[in-house]
Order: sequence, then C-alpha cells, then structure tokens
Amino acid sequence: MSTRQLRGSTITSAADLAQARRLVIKVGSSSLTTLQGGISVEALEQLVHACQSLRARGTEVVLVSSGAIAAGLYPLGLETRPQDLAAQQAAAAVGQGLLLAHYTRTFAEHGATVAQVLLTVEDLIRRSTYTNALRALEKLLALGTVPVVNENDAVATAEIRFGDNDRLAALTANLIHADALILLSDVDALYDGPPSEGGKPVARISSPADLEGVTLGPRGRAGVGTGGMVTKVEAAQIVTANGTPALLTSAANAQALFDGEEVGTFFEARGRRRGARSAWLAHLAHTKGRLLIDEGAVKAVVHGRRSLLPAGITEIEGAFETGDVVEIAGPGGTVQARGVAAFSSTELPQMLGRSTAELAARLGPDYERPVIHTDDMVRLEMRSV
Ligand SMILES: Nc1ncnc2c1ncn2[C@@H]1O[C@H](COP(=O)(O)OP(=O)(O)O)[C@@H](O)[C@H]1O
Ligand SMILES: N[C@@H](CCC(=O)OP(=O)(O)O)C(=O)O
Repeated sequence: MSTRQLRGSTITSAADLAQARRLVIKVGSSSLTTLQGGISVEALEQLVHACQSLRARGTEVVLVSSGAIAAGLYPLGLETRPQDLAAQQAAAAVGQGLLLAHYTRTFAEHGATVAQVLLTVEDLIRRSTYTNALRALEKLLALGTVPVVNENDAVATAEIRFGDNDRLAALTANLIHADALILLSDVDALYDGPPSEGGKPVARISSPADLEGVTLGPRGRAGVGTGGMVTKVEAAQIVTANGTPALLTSAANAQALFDGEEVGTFFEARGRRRGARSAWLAHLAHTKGRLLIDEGAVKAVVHGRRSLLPAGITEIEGAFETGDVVEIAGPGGTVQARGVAAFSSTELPQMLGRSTAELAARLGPDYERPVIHTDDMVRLEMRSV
C-alpha cells in the first residue's frame, strides 16, 4: 500500500481513507459496551488496534468516544440508562474514568499516549473557547498523542447538551480540518430502511437527494445508543457540506476499512471546505435573531455574494447586539445565510428599506456600512445544526 497522504477533497471512496492525513473517528456506546452492561474490553482493544494500524502509517487520529454513561451504569447498580439528567451525569462521571483507564492502558500497550478532552457545547460556540479547543487539539496531535474526546457530561445541563456524540464528532472534524469523519456504530452501513425491518445497505450518498428514499430509524439496542441513524446522517451532512467526506460502518469493520477495503456507506464531500471562522459561523455560533430579506436581497446576497444592505431587509426578529450572529431568511422564511450583525436590533428598525446614501445623510457616515459585510457571512448549502 502506498504511504501517500490524502486530503479531504482527494478522498473519494472508502478505500482512500486508509491514506488520510488526519481523521476523526467516532465510536458509539453500542459498540463499546456488552449486553450485560459495562465496557467490552474486547471491542475496545480491537478499536485501539485498528486506530494504531492507521497511526503507524502516519495518520493523525482523534477519537470521539461515547460510552461514559453506559460504562457507569453497572458500577452504580443501574440496569438501563437513567432518564433524569443528574443520574446520567453521575453515571458519566463514574464511567468516563473507567473508559479512559481502558483507553490509556490499551493504547499504552501499543506505545501510544492518550489525552482526555471533554467538551461542552459552550466550548464550541463561544469564539474564545472554540479557538482554545482547536489550539489544545492541534498541540496534542503535534505531540503525538491520541486525543479521546467526549462530551463533558458531568457538567452539561439540559439546555447545553449535545445530546449525541455524532454531532460533537462532526463539529470536531470541522474544527481541526480532518480529512474525513468516520462514524463507527453497531450497524455495518446505512440501510434504506431500519435493518430490523428488511432495509438494504446503501454504498454511497452523493447528494442529499440520495437520502430521499432512506428511512432513518431510532437507535438500535434499547437504553444504549442515543442518536440512532438520524444523528449520524446529520453528522455526515455537517461535514460533507464543509468539504469533508464521511464514512459510516460498524466498529467491527474498522480494521477492514483501515486496511483499504470498501466497506460501509461513503458520504461524498459536497461543499467547499470553509475556513475555521466560516465553519464556526455555519455550524457552531449561537444566533440571537433573524433578518428577513426581500427577493432582490436574496439575489444579491445569497447568489451574488454581496454584502447585506438595510434596503433589502423587511423585518427583524429577536434581540441582538452589534457583533452577534444572526440568521438571514428569504421571503419564504427559509434560512439562507448567517452572519455577524454590524448593527443592533434597536438600531436597525429606523434603517430598514433605506439606501445607505440616505442613511448617511440622515444619521451620519457611520450608517453607510452594510448591515452584514459579505466577509462576515456564510451562505448555507443545507439547513445548519
Ligand atoms: N436506515 C438505517 N440504517 C442503518 N441503521 C439504522 C437505520 N435506522 C435505524 N438504524 C439503527 O440505528 C442504530 C445505530 O444507532 P445508535 O444505537 O444510536 O448507535 P451508536 O451507539 O453507535 O451511536 C443501529 O443499530 C440501527 O438499528
Ligand atoms: N457522552 C455520552 C454520549 C452519548 C451518545 O451520544 O451516545 P451514542 O449515541 O452511543 O454515540 C456518553 O459518553 O455516554
């Protein structure tokens, strides 16, 4: 096998993934835990072995591992995943330590050092902490470690939970410019309907249209995974819209995949790879309001990639300050872009429908600026998360 390293845009099939320069690999709870509860040491060892075979060829790996809550159930005498948040937090706090102990020991057997990285959604939506997370992950990779990422369940609250690690993995892949996102589950591919109901495997998703005939069902094993197929396909869409391919298969197939075999479902990259700031705007930033714009403004701003001027805005929703991120929606209400507002929601009403020249004459030269500069805006190719 060649040792040539491939970047996101040149990875066009599952077989190419074995040569990626940098991968985010997400593994679900269902693949790491036994039916009786607790961590499946065998499954974890197989996964570590597969990751190490990639790393030995020079691929950088960030592992996003679920399983903390599932691993904490047995030691706490719980039989199924608890419903209340405090009990989930407690189970995660117990289970995360156990999970990391297993990863640390197993990777150490292969001479590799593991680094635990626990993230909350807050860490990825605030610009300051978002860049911190990026810096830490880059440094950990540069030092040759294997970052093992999970949601910081013990402190996450109902409002700020990711709810599933599929999305966390997608956001991490965008954050660190991974060349692909690998989603490892207990099912070997995406099926056109739930496998338990006779669905057939799908080898390739080239565009959202290919998903039209696919029925996405809920999670497999009751009480273990959280997202089911819906969040996996969403995660794949988050990265493909950002110019990065994704591959979904089972954890049991990981070694075959990293040996260059065509397994699972390959999601082709569609969008252009965005810079870190645009990716933050598209997927991570919390929006504080919405600007509704007319047909002419949609043409200019969305299709013509021009700055948004006050004349094209018809309505303002929400309360936001200068510098906050807002959504931009066309006359049908569909959100078509996001951007950083140069005016607050209290300043804007007096400006709507007026030309910049008129505003400059009436209110002063400061009002000649666009409401959202084109460099502060991302056009969405899909409904973002
Ligand atoms: N269209 C589909 N194709 C494949 N699997 C599906 C589909 N719809 C539902 N599923 C179920 O989704 C499960 C995987 O999701 P989940 O249990 O959340 O796993 P994980 O713990 O890996 O995140 C599979 O076991 C499968 O039964
Ligand atoms: N942070 C949680 C992840 C829960 C989760 O998303 O699970 P899964 O659907 O199996 O990826 C844990 O470690 O238990």
